[in-house]
Amino acid sequence: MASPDHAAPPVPKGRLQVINEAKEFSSEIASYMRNIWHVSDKGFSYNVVAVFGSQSTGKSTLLNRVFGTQFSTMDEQIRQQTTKGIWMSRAEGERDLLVLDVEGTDGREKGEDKDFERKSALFSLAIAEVLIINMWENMVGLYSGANLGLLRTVFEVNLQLFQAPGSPKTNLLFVLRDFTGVTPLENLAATLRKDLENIWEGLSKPAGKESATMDDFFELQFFGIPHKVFAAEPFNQGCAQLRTWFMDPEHASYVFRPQFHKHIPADGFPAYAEAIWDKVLTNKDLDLPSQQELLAQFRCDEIAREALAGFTATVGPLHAPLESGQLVATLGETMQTALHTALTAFDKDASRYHKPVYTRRRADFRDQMVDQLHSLFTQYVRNLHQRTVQAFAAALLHAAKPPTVAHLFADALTKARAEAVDGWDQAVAAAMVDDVAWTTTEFRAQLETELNSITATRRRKVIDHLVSQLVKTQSEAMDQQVLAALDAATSQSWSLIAKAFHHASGVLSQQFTSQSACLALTADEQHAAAQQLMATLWVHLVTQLKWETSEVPVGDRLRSRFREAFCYEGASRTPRIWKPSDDMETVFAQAKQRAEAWIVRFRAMDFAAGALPATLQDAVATSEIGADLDPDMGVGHLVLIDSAREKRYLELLSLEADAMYLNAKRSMLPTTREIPNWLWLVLLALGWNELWSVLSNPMYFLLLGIAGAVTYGIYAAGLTGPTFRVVKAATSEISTQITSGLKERGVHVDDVRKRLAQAIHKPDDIELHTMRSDKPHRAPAMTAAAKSSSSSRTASSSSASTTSSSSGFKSGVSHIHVQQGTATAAAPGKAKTSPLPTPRPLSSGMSLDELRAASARRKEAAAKAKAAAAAAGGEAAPASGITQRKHAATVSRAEGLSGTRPLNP
Ligand SMILES: Nc1nc2c(ncn2[C@@H]2O[C@H](COP(=O)(O)OP(=O)(O)OP(=O)(O)O)[C@@H](O)[C@H]2O)c(=O)[nH]1
Repeated sequence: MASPDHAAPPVPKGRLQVINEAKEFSSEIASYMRNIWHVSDKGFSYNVVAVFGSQSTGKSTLLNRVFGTQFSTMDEQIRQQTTKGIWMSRAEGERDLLVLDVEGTDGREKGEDKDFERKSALFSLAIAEVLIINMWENMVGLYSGANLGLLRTVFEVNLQLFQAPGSPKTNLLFVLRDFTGVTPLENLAATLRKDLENIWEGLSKPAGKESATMDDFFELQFFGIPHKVFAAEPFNQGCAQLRTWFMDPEHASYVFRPQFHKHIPADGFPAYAEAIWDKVLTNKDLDLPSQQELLAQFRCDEIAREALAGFTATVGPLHAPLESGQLVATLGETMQTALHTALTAFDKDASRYHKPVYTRRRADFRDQMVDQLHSLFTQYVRNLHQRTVQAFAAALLHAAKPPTVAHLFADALTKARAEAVDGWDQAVAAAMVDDVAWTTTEFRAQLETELNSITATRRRKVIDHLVSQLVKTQSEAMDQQVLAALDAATSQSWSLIAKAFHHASGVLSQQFTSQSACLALTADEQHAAAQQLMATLWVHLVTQLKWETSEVPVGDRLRSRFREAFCYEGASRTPRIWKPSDDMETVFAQAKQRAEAWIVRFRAMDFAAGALPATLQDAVATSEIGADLDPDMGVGHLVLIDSAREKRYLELLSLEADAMYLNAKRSMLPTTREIPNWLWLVLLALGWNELWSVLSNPMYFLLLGIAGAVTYGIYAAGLTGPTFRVVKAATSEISTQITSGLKERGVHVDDVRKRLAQAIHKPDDIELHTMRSDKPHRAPAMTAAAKSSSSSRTASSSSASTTSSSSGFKSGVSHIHVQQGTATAAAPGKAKTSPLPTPRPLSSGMSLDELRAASARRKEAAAKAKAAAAAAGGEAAPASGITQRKHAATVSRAEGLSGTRPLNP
């Protein structure tokens, strides 16, 4: 039981038991180095010295005197082992010097247990630059007393485990205690050197180190120091002198020369020392460089983790805005700064470790950070891609909006493309980090692909618009030729229509090529546009034909064709005046047949084989407009008038033709009713005396002959009209003179007329009077009827829903009703519903001169129409204003062909 007087003193703060009696390594060494000895941040600017020697040979005393440490020293009275395990402390003074006080060898307490001696000696030899071998002077020459046997073992294991080519040497400093000076130090040193060399020679060297000498691994220094008690002052002086060997780098015997440094950074020393001790304990076959690599790996990992924390703190906040689709303007600069800062911090601490490990770990650390940055960069490029594509699409959408012009779209496309690509390149370059190999080729290719896709879509719309506009504005010539062919209705009509389509297709193709040159179309786009152009033109033609074969235009045409044959003389084109001797039934049948022939010719397409372009079928089948095409619009023998409609058309034609026939018949009735044959007999009977007196009287007979001759002369000279007008003028003048004469005599004209009317009460005169008084009303009615006819097709084309109810045929029936009413009583109001003026019968009150004047005007119009038709290559068009009105209606309808108006009227 320990006496209180002999209780162990408290451990001074400045020393630490690194390895205890149980051979356990202290976990506090790092803390001592950092907080007490303040050595951790000194890098390579520190040194390590250890002491080795027999127990109670004054090792601790020497260390305390030389380095100012506070290691425990033996109590003089007890005389037992004081140092157990291995202790460490920092030397006093400015130099960062770590001092290891190692348990003494040959201790009585340990007996024959040499294990700890060898391990502690091996440990000291591995980590210290200078190993002090403490021994009495009188031990020199004594193998056992000088612990040379122990040194032999230590050298052997050290050579086997830790020494490799290039390893730092260890300085063995022999301190000879109680040095008297009787034997010169040099002699003692020579004896020790010789003993050590003998030991070295006797070592069993590992493979590859057979020829190695002791000087390859050790250097030897010797120092003698007098007796501590008997030569106290020289002892103190010796300690001070020895201190200069450790503290003064300029001293000739300075012990910490560079070749002894272990190249272990101060902050890695605890881990290094622990690893060495662990290897010593387990006696593993490791060498010092491998240990350095392990240490470097360990420390570099620690340093990298610290640097990475700072790096993450800088770049971490960039994730949120980038993932939300934002473009961080300072991304490149921020990433560059974060990477540089982290690498600088890593280099500062890690570059002192094993170079290959440091270099390799630095590369790994940089790759780790660059990978994080690349993730941010990739997100940034995605956001940039999206923004760029959106801006490009918006710019093109505006430029491609109809009405647009191809060259303006081309200019906008060039500008938007340059802005998109250049802006993308600049933004990507700004987000790059120096010395990284991030490739953007794939991103750039994706951008190009998407821009091309958008360009193709927008350009297609521009092409569609250009095609539509060209067909709308440039197909007028074809429209007129088609109308002329329909009006002519000859065997060449379908050939003329095909020819007109051919020609228009060629012209439009040339115009499209010219106007689309600025769009730089690809071969595929050009082919598709050509198909679209032809298909659109075909749809335009089919739509026109369908309209022209619908009820209203067909009604007009049939009525016109019938009227021309029935109401007008064949070659002269003058209005026909029916006489009782005329064969009205035959003319009626021929006129009706002529009208019906039109339906037969145009009830279905009848293009000859090869008449249409060879590519038309394919164009309609493959083009975009063809895909949406009504099946009826296909190329082939398309039925324009089906059997049901044909039947209805013919019925309506019959109705109207019959009405015209009755009207014509009615126009002949007054002629036959004015002078019946029996009246001639009555007149002959009643006037026989007068006739006989004239015939028997030469003078009368002569006068009668002269009057007949004059009448015949007037008739033969065609002066009937002027003669009538002269007579009429003369009559009018006489009437005026009589009226004025009566007025002068105070007689009112109306009274005279009333009396005359009462006196001469004849129905025909009353009817004549009524019709004449109706003339001022009928003329406007005819004008209105003409206007109504002129506009009827336009109105019908703009209001397809009313077509059936206000068809041309029904209008014609209404007109017939007016004609009938006109024959008996004036009905100007109803006359406004007639689509076209029809010739009025003589009984309607129109004079022969007026009819001839109207005939002259119609002839003139017919001549013009014929000339136009002849110019179009067909038969003369009908001599009326119908063609012009049809054209107006068709133009109006053609404007609706671009899509806003149903194709099937
Ligand atoms: N003769 C002589 N005795 C000394 C000298 N220096 C110290 N001593 C004495 O030797 C004894 C042991 O001293 P320590 O310093 O404890 O020796 P040690 O080698 O550290 O002992 P352990 O640590 O136990 O191995 C003490 O009584 C000292 O007074 C010296 O130079 N000469």
